[in-house]
Amino acid sequence: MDALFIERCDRLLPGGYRAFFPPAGAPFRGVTVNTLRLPTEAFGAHAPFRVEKSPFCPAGFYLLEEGGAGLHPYHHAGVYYVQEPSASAPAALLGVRPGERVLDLCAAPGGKTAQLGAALQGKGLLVANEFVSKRAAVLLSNIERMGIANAVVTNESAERLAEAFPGYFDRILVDAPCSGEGMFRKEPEALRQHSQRLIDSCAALQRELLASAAAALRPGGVLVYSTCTFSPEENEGTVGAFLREHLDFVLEDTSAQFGCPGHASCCGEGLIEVEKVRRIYPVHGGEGQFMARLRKVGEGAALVPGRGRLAPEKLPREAQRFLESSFPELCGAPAARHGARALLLPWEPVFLPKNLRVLRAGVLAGELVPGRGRDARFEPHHSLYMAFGGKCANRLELPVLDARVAAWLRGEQIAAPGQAAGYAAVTVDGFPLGFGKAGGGSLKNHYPKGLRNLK
Ligand SMILES: C[S@@+](CC[C@H](N)C(=O)[O-])C[C@H]1O[C@@H](n2cnc3c(N)ncnc32)[C@H](O)[C@@H]1O
Repeated sequence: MDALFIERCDRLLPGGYRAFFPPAGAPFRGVTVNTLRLPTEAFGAHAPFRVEKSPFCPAGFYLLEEGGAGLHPYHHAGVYYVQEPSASAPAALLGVRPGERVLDLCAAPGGKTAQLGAALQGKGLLVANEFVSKRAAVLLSNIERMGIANAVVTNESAERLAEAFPGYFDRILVDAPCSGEGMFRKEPEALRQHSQRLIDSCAALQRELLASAAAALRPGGVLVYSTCTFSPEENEGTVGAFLREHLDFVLEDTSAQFGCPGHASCCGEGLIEVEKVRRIYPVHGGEGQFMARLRKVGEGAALVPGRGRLAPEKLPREAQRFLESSFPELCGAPAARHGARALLLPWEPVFLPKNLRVLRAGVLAGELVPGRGRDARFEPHHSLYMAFGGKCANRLELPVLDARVAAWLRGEQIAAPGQAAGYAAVTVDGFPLGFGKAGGGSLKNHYPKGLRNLK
């Protein structure tokens, strides 16, 4: 273990490093249930592996068995997200309610985004942003897997987002890039990269991110700041510096029943009410998390950007015909065209001002592809079935123990005797697993190559 880290823990923690980092035991592992798919209690009763409730969020569980959770068909179906248990706490602390406008500023790979999307229950808007392009693609893939239909995925800097959406959001999560001391027990790389310089540069970046988030929040709105590190500079220090520079914000009590309060007098700027923030150490049952809840004072409706509203459009005839026959419930949904692509937009108006880098707005329903002769045809997309597969008129419903489920996830064509010809949703125990094309008693596999189970 890093000497700088242990020396600091010995100085700050009652009982020293060993008291908060018990030597025995593997790192904690967990899953967080996607309540867009099923209620938490139903998962607890029928989980396909041994789990136990975690104290950190209502949908969080400890995984009590090694391996397998990331390959199980329920994982493919977005029933849960594999998430370190304490990492589930900050999104729950944000207190999102259906219908709100929510920003997840540092969102990839998307564990907390999945929680925020579930909390919205399809109502309102979730802007999930990731600064690093490659990670933004992973974020998008996870949002599709979890079936979140009311998300806009952006690949932007915090500053440009704040310029585009001043005073727009009801709630913002800043799960900031950090020195990752909470990853030490499971990722040796985090330990190798650790240094005081890294801590200082992260702290400087966190202050910038928080300042942008503050500008994007409406008066009365709530902001949760979190890290998975223990260094006071990046936690109490960052929050203290923020409060000093943003007199229109107050620190709210997390009222958490887990973990411990923050550390007092631990760095120059730590003059905050430390009992209001929360830390989780391994002794509390998680790998490590810090969180603080801040409110922008005043009351006011969210500001609506002056420009950039994505106006709903009529879809091409071929797309409309497809929706009418396969997804009749979706026919009245707001939609838009993007080149040959057809998107189903969130019901909440979407504003995309100032040339933002947008990976996705809503659900990609599919695209028009040139057919033989002059007719184009409509090809649906995986994301449509992951968001709305349960509403599809033509479904192949498989129980999880059916051998065709594993074959399907390997990318094989599977038997589908009696299935109506044409595009069909595939479900496992009622949860969506993409789609295929039925004909002649079998189903041609359209499960995306990059997502297949090849092990
Ligand atoms: C702690 S991780 C987020 C984890 C995510 N919230 C989750 O629960 O899956 C922090 C994220 O911030 C991103 N990031 C890195 N530099 C950034 C910057 N300058 N501005 C905003 N985000 C940045 C990282 O790429 C990383 O994905």
